Amino acid sequence: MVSSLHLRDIAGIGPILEKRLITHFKSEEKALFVLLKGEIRELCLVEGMTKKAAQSLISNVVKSQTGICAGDFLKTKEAESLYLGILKILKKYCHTAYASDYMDLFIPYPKQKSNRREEVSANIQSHMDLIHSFSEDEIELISNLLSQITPARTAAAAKIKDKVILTFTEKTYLSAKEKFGKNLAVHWVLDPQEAADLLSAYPSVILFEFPEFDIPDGYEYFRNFENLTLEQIVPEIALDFFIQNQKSILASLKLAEIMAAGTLGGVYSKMTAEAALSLRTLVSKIDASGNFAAGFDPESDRLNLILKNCEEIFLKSAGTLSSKIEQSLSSSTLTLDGAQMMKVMSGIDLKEIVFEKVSKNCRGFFAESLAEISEKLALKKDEDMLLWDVFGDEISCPVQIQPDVLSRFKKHISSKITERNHSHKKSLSKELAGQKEMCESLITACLESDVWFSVAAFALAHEMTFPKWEERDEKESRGGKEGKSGRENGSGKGDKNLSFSMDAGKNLFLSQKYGLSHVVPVSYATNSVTILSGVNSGGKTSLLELLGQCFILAHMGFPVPAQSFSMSSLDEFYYFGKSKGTLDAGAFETTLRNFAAVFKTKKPEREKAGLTFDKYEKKKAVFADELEAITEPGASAKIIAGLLEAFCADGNALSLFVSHLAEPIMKNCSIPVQVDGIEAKGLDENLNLVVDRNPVKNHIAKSTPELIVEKLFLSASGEDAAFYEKLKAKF
Ligand SMILES: Nc1ncnc2c1ncn2[C@@H]1O[C@H](COP(=O)(O)OP(=O)(O)OP(=O)(O)O)[C@@H](O)[C@H]1O
Repeated sequence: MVSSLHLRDIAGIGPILEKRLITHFKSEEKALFVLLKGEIRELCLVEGMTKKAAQSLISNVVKSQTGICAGDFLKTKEAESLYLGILKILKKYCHTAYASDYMDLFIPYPKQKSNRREEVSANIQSHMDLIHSFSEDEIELISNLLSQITPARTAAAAKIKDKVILTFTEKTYLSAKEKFGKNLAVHWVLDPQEAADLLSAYPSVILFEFPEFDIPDGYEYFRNFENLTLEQIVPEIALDFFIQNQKSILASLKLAEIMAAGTLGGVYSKMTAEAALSLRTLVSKIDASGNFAAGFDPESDRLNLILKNCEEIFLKSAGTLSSKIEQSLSSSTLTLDGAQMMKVMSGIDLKEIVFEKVSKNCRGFFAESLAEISEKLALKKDEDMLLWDVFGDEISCPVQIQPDVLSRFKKHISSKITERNHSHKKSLSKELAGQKEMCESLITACLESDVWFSVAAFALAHEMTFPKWEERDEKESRGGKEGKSGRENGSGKGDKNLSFSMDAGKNLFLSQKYGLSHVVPVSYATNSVTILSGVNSGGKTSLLELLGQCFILAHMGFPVPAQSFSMSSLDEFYYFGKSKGTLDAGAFETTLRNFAAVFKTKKPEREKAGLTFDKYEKKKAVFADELEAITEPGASAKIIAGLLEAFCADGNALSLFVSHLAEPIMKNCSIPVQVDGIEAKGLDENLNLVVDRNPVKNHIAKSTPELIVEKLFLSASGEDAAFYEKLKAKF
């Protein structure tokens, strides 16, 4: 936490928002923590906060911390959308919403902040190494565990239903009610009977003073309740945190077990695998209500099973019992002796005689059934005893279950469960006391490691490598500029111009769309003002995009999607995408204004120093894709030629222009311009263009429309073929 930072120091936070943030997050420190961690989702929960507003706040926080924002490097809308496109792919590798939000905090850093890039690179590298040290199965397990983790929450303590506070004077009642009334029932007890009733109604009773009368045992007594906290009188409340965050805690403890021997350091290394395992076993014992989770306490499992199954088992037994009695009766005959006949004659009910006759048999059946029930439910003696009259004390057929016996039995079992859970909660909360902070920091550490783990996974999935930086000698460069342009100095090796060199790069967007193995690797290098010419669909735009991706990622401190990549460190990146057709006068004017902005950097310092080019001049890369579409071809070539001359004169710009107008541009240019080309080699057996995606140096590649005409000619017949043949002859 940056202690000197306050909410009101952040652009965009006025007194109203400051109050809202503090109210929502309960403290300024927590609000700042969320802002600094870039937790957009958390911020969006603040009253009146939209996603856009949250994003802009976070970007202001980054700016206040680092002095820069993404826009300082990404100078055009298209440069920004390249960056956003990269983030979109990157976020697919995140396991947690936390990491996904955090990705927005990775921004390209200009040259003067290169130390920040180094920190980022070091973290990514260590996580790439870490991933390498695990097997595929382990990586899958780690990914799975990370996806189960969400930031730790501590909701306000809920109302506790199984405890009551008894007070015996008005004064104590009023202060206890004020202090604990929100969470516990508080009673002012006046007589022994009321106290006895409450003791039997609640599994747990707390006394805040001794009554003047005797009360039965089974309570807790606190003398100095004025200084008590809720946690002291209801220790099981401490379980709330573990219940609310159980999934995240269990997953992070499992991760700690896996990582304990690893290289992550921090909170992981503070915990041994054994400690993580034993804490995990403790936390696993709780269910969503804080009771014993199934499988952890055989006695609780037995009692819960009784409660769940008893009704069904009793009903089945009653049915079997009825059949047995019926069967026994149907095979019996009743013979009355003289005395019995006399009884009937004197008015005694025949039923009594029948009962007398069959009762011996039936009692045997009843006993058998009760024994069976007891065995099936694994009942204990005290539970057994409650059931002796569950089928009634008189024999009837069909046999009926006595509802009051059944409910007495169930109540007995339920109170045993409650009692057991109560003592479980108490002992568990004692065992877990003091572990809350450890769990909180473990969860945070896991979320943070997901940030780096995800970036590393993204880098490995795209076979990315860290770039090498080519730092040019400022003095030499300046000397060259004030005299001749970089090209005039002589391009190629030894040239001190800004430059890049890429070996086997693969455009991330194409890899994402078609799969890494379907993208043809491209190698390219240049160190001057360059035009990239080439065949239609040859991959010029894709290459420009790929280089843009590499420039942005490299300045973020990330590896780039190439086998090897080196470049000069830059301050600004301008990317002008392909326009969708001839622009109207207004749009044309805006485009030219955008280009003019490229040259405006640090003009005041330049003028003040009386220098044409000073060392504070920003280093920039300027990419433009088929700028010719901005106006008619003749004028476009002149404008592009003018721009290239200006870039060449600037000396601090690495510019690459994709264009089909290489020849007319060269004609209009007063300086020699480097032209490279992506060439089509011909048509394959399926009449598809065969293209070498690697630009050929110093080569004007044709757009090769003749190959398209040839393709049409070869695939047509009759009149159509004759028509295409005539067109073909024009080339
Ligand atoms: N390196 C590559 N590997 C595989 N496919 C590629 C590669 N580069 C380009 N392509 C494929 O070729 C298509 C056309 O590429 P792109 O738009 O970059 O060509 P272009 O030279 O800019 O074309 P145009 O001059 O017509 O604008 C892409 O959509 C992609 O499907």
